[in-house]
Amino acid sequence: MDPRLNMQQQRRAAAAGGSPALTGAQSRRRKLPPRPADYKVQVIIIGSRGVGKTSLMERFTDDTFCEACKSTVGVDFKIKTVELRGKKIRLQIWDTAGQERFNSITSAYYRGAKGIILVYDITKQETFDDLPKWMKMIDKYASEDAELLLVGNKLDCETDRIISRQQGERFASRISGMRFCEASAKDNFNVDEIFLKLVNDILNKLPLDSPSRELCSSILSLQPEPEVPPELPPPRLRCC
Ligand SMILES: Nc1nc2c(ncn2[C@@H]2O[C@H](COP(=O)(O)OP(=O)(O)OP(=O)(O)O)[C@@H](O)[C@H]2O)c(=O)[nH]1
Repeated sequence: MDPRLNMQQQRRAAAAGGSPALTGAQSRRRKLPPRPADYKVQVIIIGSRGVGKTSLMERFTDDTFCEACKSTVGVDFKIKTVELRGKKIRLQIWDTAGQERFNSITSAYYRGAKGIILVYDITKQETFDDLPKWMKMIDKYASEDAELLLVGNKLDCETDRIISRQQGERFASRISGMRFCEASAKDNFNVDEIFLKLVNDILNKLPLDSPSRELCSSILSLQPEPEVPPELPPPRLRCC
């Protein structure tokens, strides 16, 4: 025993396996391990090239916006843990390339998604016209019980608007269970709402008091994590 310790410190040190006891201030400074997340949920963002999928994801996870983003090649992902209805949910967000030539890669990511965010650009007619094509991808590759959310992005460009809010609403109303929302990644308008609304809808379908093994997570992080889920091919390549 260390002769410099008083009796009480020695007893505590022995109980703690030999280390001297911490003072009150020291123990307050010591960080507790984070509480594990209650659920792990995957969502995927799809839509035509340049509609702002990456921008929406990065605004939500990092609160950043890139004016001249590079186009996504294949897939990319970020993680953010959110707290909703007293539960910690570790959200894994998959951002997919809008270019058709990557469909064979991106389609592999639909199956595990509990939520799908389908994005178009309110200033670009062709991105709205492409929506039926994306719906075909959802029908073919996604799980039937995935929550669907249609997002008209770039709401800050109101003066350049081509697709009215009613057109977006009408499209969503024709698809069973699909929600609709307009947003701006640039102005950070409705971005948190998009993700939280989707997670809320996903939670509504889960048995909240007994998380299933598939959804139960042992890792909690409030920061994006540099992690690649082992079951999926490595993502993240960006080109000009
Ligand atoms: N004005 C405005 N521009 C935006 C908004 N969101 C994205 N952009 C811009 O639109 C361009 C494309 O954005 P991205 O986020 O890369 O689009 P994407 O859908 O991920 O594109 P792909 O990876 O090619 O499929 C970039 O120049 C962004 O700065 C927005 O809300 N408002």
